[in-house]
Amino acid sequence: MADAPYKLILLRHGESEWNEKNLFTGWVDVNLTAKGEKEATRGGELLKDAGLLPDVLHTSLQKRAIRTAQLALEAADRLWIPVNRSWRLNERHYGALQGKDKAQTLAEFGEEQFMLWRRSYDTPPPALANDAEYSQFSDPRYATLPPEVRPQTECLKDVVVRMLPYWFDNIVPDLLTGRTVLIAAHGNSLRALVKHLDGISDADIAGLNIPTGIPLYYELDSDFKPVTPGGKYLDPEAAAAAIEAVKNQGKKK
Ligand SMILES: O=C(O)[C@@H](CO)OP(=O)(O)O
Repeated sequence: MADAPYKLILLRHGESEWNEKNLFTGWVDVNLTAKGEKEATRGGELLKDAGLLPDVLHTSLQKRAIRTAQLALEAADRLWIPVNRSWRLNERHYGALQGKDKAQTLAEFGEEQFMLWRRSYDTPPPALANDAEYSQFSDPRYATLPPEVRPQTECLKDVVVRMLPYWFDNIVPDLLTGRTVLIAAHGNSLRALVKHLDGISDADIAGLNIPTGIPLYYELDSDFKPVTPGGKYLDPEAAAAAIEAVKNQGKKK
């Protein structure tokens, strides 16, 4: 067992095709845009410049996170490290909102309902039928999950509940060996983890947004609490601007 501080890097995937189109995405497996690929590569360069070289990668089953990790690790010359993938790191399932335009949804349902669905801790969007166009119910990558575990919608609380077992069982043990851990995941699965790490209240987590493609570095003490609350973005200026953009999604266009 290595001594604290433990080194953890969180990386949200680069811009996806549906981020660009301003559509609710969730479990729909969309690809990166050319801009998203560049963000991922730059994320890896930032890691290399900071001397933060990942020893192990944990990522979701979704290609925007998988490809972001790949591009970042290529830029940092760490393509060879071991990789673990889990549905528990997937984006929040967005239920019946998957595939819907954020601006149209805001216009149709009003700001209060829109923000409740987007950022409240415990109000999930309406469920998505298993035979709906954007359902992942029959996707072979989830075939080992019992049908009742495959979500039809999720609120952030649901994500915390399904993500934390993976954190405790698979990620903490890697940190304990002294390895620098990279988690390449999604806006809301990372919000769930940050909520846990920083002890953010159910109310305050609504105000936390995570930008695409900018590594967020945490040193964790022996109790796995952040040495610096909120961690440190490797490019704080770009992160501040991008956080504002995520916050205002739906309000433009
Ligand atoms: O659509 C989604 O799946 C997420 C992340 O892109 O969006 P939001 O930031 O609105 O929760």
